[in-house]
Amino acid sequence: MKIKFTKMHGAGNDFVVLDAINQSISLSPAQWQFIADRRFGIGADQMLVVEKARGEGVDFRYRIYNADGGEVEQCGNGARAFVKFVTDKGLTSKRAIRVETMSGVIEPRLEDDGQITVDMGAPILTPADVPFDSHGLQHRNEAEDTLWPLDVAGKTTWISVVSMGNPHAVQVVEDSEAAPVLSEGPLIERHERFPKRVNAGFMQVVDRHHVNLRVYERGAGETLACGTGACAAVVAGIRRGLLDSPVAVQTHGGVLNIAWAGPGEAVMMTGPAVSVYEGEIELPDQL
Ligand SMILES: N[C@H](CCC[C@H](N)C(=O)O)C(=O)O
Repeated sequence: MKIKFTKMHGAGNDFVVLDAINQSISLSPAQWQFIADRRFGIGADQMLVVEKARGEGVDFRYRIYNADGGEVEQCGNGARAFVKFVTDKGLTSKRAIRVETMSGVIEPRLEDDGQITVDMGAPILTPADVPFDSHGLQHRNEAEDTLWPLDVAGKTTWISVVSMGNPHAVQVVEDSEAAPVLSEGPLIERHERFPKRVNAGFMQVVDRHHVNLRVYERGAGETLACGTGACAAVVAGIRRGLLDSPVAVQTHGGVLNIAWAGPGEAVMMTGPAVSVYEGEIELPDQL
C-alpha cells in the first residue's frame, strides 16, 4: 500500500503527516509503529492524520498516533504542523481553523509572521479526570496547586497533575539538564497511578516568565519539545505561584510561548511549524 506523506516538525517534535481526505488511511498499530521507526520506516515522534470534519461548525478532524502505535487525545506541536499542512496543501484558505480532536475542538491560527497560535482549551485539573489515582495519598498544597507524592524507584517525587486533553505529570527540578529524564521518565510514564499512562515533564524555573522544560512523552520517549507538556508545565507553575503569564518555555528544540489567564480559561500556545520534505512510502500489508 503506497501512502503519500509530509515530514514536519514543531520545535523539533517531529511528525509524519498524512492527508486522509485525498487518500484512504486505515492502519494497524504495527503499521503506525513501522512508519515511526527511525531505521526501518520514516521516523517520527507522532503521526498526524488530517480528515474531513465530522461535526458542525468545524473545518477538519485530526487524529494523532504516538510512535508506539497508540492513538491519543491531543498534540500541541502537532496542531501547529496541522495548520501549516492544510494551508500549504490548499485544503483551506482560512487563517483561523476549528479542528476536532479526540479530546475536543481546538482553534489554531496562522499568524502573519508564520508562527501559529493555538487555543488549546482550558486545562483539566481534577486528578480523577486527568486521570490520576490519588486514592490513599497525602497531598500538599502550594499556593493554588495540589502536589502529590509519587513513589518513583523508592524515591518520593512531588508532582502536579494536569490534563490538556492528554495526561501530564509535572515536577519542578533545580536543573533540567541534570534531571533524571531518561531514568525516571519511563517509570513515571507507566506508573500504576496513571491508568492511561502519562507524559512526564521536568521543569526548571529560570524566572517568573521563563522555564526550561524536558518531557518524557507517553508512547514516544523524550522528545525535543512537547506542546501540551509546555502548556501543562506553565499551568502547574502559575498555580504553584512560581510563574506569571506569559511564559517562554525553552525546550531542546526551540521556544514555545504559553499564556494562561487562570482556571477555566484557555491555554494559548504560540510556536513554529516546519515542513521538511514530501515523500511516499510502500507500507507492507502484513506486519
Ligand atoms: N505523547 C503525547 C501525544 C503527543 C503530545 C506532544 N507531542 C505535544 O506536542 O503535545 C501523549 O501520549 O499524550
